[in-house]
Amino acid sequence: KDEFFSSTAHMEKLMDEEEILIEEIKDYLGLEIKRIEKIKSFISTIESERGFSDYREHLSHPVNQYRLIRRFTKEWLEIEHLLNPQDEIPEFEELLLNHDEITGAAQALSRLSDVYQIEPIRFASGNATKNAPQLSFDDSFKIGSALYNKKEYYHCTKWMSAARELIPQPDNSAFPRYSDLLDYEAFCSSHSGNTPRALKLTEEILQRNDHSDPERIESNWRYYQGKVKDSELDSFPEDYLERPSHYNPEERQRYEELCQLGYNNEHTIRDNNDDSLRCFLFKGHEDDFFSQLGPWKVEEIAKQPYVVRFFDILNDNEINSLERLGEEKLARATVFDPATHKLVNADYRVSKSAWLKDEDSDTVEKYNRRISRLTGLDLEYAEQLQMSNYGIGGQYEPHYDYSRREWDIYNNRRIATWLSYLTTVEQGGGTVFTELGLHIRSIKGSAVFWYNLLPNGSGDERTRHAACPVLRGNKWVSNKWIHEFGNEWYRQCRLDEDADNLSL
Ligand SMILES: O=C(O)CCC(=O)C(=O)O
Ligand SMILES: [Fe+2]
Repeated sequence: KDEFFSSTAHMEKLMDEEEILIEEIKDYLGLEIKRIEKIKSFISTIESERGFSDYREHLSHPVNQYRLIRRFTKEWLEIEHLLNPQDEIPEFEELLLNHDEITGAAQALSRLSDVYQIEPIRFASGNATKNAPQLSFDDSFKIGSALYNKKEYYHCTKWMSAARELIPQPDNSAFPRYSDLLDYEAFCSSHSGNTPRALKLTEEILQRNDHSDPERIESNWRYYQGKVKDSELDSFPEDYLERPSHYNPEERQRYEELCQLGYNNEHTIRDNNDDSLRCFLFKGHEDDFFSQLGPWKVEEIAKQPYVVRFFDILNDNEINSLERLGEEKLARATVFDPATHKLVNADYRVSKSAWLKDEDSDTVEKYNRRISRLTGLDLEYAEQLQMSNYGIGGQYEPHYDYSRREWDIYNNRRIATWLSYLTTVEQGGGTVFTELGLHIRSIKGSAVFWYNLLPNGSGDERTRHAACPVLRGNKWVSNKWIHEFGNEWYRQCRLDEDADNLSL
């Protein structure tokens, strides 16, 4: 190494070297500050999105639920990439969610938009529910592309169009740019029966002349051009989109109409006004000590078949305790797949459930006894108490509670259902009976009871029912399914095919 102290001329060289070092360190610091600033800004966005309200209130909005899932697939991932390798936080890998989560959340928002007829732009701009937060154009784009990947083109078109409305101008994002949104929307609309719209959108991309793959756009344009007839160019309705068909369109329509009644939080709504329905105080089936704990408030919801609701059947302590017990055991609710004879996840049932045993807690045991006293039915063969909690847009499409499987028909089917509501859902999330034209709102502490089987033992098809998607709120319910066995003496069996279950 050169020696410097012995010559001033050489020490000047050292000054030069130092200046270079200073510049390099400044550059380094500049980049580091940018990196730190970026991390800080991510963190403060996350903190402000989390809000100051309690978790339940915050997560009652589907948009907040979506944003939470999105943060674990995007923002947190970006923060991880910004950390120096030696600073990596081991928990990160475990916490980040896989892509199915964002797909599930996107499909849930599109289901809510569909069932409640709320255009995506209303979700995005925070007008779908009261005090709802907003979605960015990038969120809308991500929802649209998740739907595109799932080949759900009808909804993809709508979310892409919302993203276009929301994209800031001037458009200086790297991806997606306005032209990319047009590109997706064109593809999705042409797959939803509106090729003239695809052609127009593609023309707009060509005019903007800023797409990263102009050749593909040209070729798309030629393709759409070839498909659209001249006569359609001006006459085709601009907003036309073919809605995916449903295997049972009439029932689907009834289901949606009944669910929509839940948008305004009404309690119990019937299609027909039956004057004979009453509200009364019920003291149980026997004149004993238990009856003195009541009387219990009962509302008749339908007469044929008999559907009743009990109010204030669970107190707040019991509800908290059941929710806590349930929470520990929750697992995704499954349905029986007749093709594979296995229990599988299904889009038509989005919730998690848990089974509680008498031994799990006093509350469970006492509640089961109460159910037995109030229904006058024996629970020896009943299923355990099922706790269910719904997720974003959580729902359970129309079904019967009684099994229609051959084997079950001769073997102790679910004679009755006792469905308890542990939360009041702000919007949506009602139970609807599609054959009866009933909408029952989820009201904390109440329980609905009905017989699934007619007195002659056959399934009562009028009991077809569903859980509407939760629009705003947190929905906890509990099911107690009571079976035929053990009830031979408690509920009269009748040979008369038209006999009805007429009262409690
Ligand atoms: O959650 C509801 O409103 C109904 C649930 C239901 O029908 C079921 O779990 O079988
Ligand atoms: Fe059910």
